[in-house]
Amino acid sequence: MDKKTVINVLIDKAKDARKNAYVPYSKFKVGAALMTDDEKIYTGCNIENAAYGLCNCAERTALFKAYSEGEQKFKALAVIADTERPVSPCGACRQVMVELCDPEMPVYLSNIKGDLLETTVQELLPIAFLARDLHEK
Ligand SMILES: O=c1ccn([C@H]2C[C@H](O)[C@@H](CO)O2)c(=O)[nH]1
Ligand SMILES: [Zn+2]
Repeated sequence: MDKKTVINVLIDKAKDARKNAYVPYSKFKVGAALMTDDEKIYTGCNIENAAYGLCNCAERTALFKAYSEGEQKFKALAVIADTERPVSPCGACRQVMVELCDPEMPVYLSNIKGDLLETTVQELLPIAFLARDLHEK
């Protein structure tokens, strides 16, 4: 699949997944779609909770779904919401991306009106705290 197709397919899937968002508190629906190296797609939406701190973002839902199914190699992630600028992932999701994805993996940020911002995991979280920092002196 060429890059343009990957982007279009992922944004379409993210848009579909966004419909499943459970957002009684923020009313802010987000969808995500993650493609594995062998081009399988895992989607996610945000799922909130009356205990607000338990809210899970769309990006982490997709990443955790995929990883829990045994996937470890990811090609790209797309995220969509009804925002003025392309939706920007929160810090928690950026840290999870750094842990589970290649630093160079493309992340496509979009919105319902069709804007697209192409970035990467390392651009989203430079100078990240990494597993190796736990051990290196
Ligand atoms: O990139 C983002 C930004 C926010 N949210 C969710 C978290 C919460 O449910 C709601 C408002 O912050 O949107 C996501 O899922 N992804
Ligand atoms: Zn998040």
